[in-house]
Amino acid sequence: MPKVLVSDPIEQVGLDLLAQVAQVDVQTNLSPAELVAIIPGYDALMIRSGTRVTAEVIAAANQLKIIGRAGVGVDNVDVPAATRKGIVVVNSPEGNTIAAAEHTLAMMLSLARHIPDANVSLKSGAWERKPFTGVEVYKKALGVIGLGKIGSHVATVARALGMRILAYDPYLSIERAEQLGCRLVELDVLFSESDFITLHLPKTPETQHLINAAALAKMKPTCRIINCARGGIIDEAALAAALKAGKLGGAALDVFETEPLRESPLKDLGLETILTPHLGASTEEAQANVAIDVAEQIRDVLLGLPARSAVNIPGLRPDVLEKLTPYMQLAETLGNLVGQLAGGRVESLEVRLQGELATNDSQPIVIAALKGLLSPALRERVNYVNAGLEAKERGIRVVETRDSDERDYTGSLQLIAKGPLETRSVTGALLGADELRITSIDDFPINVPPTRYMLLTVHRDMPGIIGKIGSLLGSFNVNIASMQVGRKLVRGDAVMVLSIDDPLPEGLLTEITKVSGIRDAYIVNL
Ligand SMILES: NC(=O)c1ccc[n+]([C@@H]2O[C@H](COP(=O)([O-])OP(=O)(O)OC[C@H]3O[C@@H](n4cnc5c(N)ncnc54)[C@H](O)[C@@H]3O)[C@@H](O)[C@H]2O)c1
Ligand SMILES: O=C(O)CC[C@@H](O)C(=O)O
Repeated sequence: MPKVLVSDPIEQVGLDLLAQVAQVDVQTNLSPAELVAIIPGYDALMIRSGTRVTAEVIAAANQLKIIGRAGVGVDNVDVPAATRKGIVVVNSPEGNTIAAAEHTLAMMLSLARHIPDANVSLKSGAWERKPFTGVEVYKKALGVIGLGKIGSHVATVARALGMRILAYDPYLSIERAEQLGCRLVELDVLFSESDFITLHLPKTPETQHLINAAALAKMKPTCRIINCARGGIIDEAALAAALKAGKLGGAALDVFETEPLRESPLKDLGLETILTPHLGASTEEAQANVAIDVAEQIRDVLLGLPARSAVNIPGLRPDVLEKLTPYMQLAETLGNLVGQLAGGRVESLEVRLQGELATNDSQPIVIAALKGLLSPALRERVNYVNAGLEAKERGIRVVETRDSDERDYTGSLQLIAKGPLETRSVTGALLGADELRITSIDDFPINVPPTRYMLLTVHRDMPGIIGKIGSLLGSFNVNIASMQVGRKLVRGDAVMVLSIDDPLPEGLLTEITKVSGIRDAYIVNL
């Protein structure tokens, strides 16, 4: 019988399901060294957010087939290391949506009516009412940042409470926002017009400290902010300072920059803050949902069947998967690249399959391209199963074209993303069996392998410009691993693609865009 290690507390219903096909060992509170020592004996690992599945754990896991995260976030799993080892990572993207949305609404109403402090006051023997005078949410403006699964449920219920909804989500179509009864606005408008602001977006390098001192200064002094998404989207020090100075009405937080939350100025504040220990998903229903969802996927994979919410490896037959995997990696990488270049709202994606790719089953390639396209917005919530549906719900039209003529490569793939303002395109191919190459950007010919950190510029092809960019990067201590320029016309426009060893330091992009001749510059993280 296969063996499953359960290293975080999981609802019994999920364990019972697994026990039908496997030996289930529950061992919580393992130290990292203990986990590394025992993992070699297991075929599956089931976790919540408490276990860190590091590259070291994965290296020791010599018979592991699947890691199941009972919840959404897989930030505690080294997914690239698992992928390299062929270990499927699955999660439950929807099992706790309602729980997190309801916790948000409870936080909003508690903040408006001071329920936690009033409760403590009464239980300590007092009967005080004046200090707990609250505000109504009826007819107030709620700003929702991130109108995905949780944000849209919060918006729907808040509308029923009589609130006006402003929303900011750069990846969502205006039509979808309108269907939800929300007005899509720019971030600054949301900051300045909202009475309540709630966050429902992923934490990414771009959203880290989205709510900083400058953003807080744009909000009404009575504005109340709720974060049941991820710690780190709010700069906690700036938030505490704004609350202390009376420049903000209140804050209710379920998630923190470091969890568990230890020393924090937020703890010293009074009525204006409500803090809960990452309870968003902690309902009986959500815990049962995620436990069943993930246990079923572990069971299926142990029985040789595909998983339905694989974060990393799609549920295809092994022989088909082996043949298509490099092309799917290419499609996902190009999708991610064109998504980052398009910079947000995409209305249509054209997938052009050329050469031998045009004769293959295109469905997995198209899905992989959509997964890549949506991953800057949705992170681990988009997978091979829901990518098509997520794209449809976001109003992205997918057009597929085929051209079986072989050009420079036996098979190549072009993705063209059209947004309301501009169209961006990228092409790629395989070199040998599985080496990925980007072969054009916006029809400028290049030939570069995709790397983790890249810098792209569109500039005038003129003497001195490459040197200036090189010295600017040098002055910020950025090491260039490779550099290539592609142009269509001598002294016309050109693109420059640089692979760099580390993320681009803050402020450098602005300096680059100031260089004479540079039309545009983009950071791309693949
Ligand atoms: N507190 C908890 O226990 C708990 C439970 C579940 C989920 N979460 C968190 O809640 C958040 C939302 O989850 P979800 O299931 O609704 O995710 P989702 O993927 O359905 O929605 C996220 C939305 O954020 C949008 N987005 C991405 N980048 C953005 C940006 N820079 N600005 C504005 N919007 C942006 C996306 O377009 C998407 O619509 C996530 O951070 C998730 O980790 C917390
Ligand atoms: O309680 C948990 O397991 C974390 C819940 C949530 O943040 C998730 O990522 O699913």
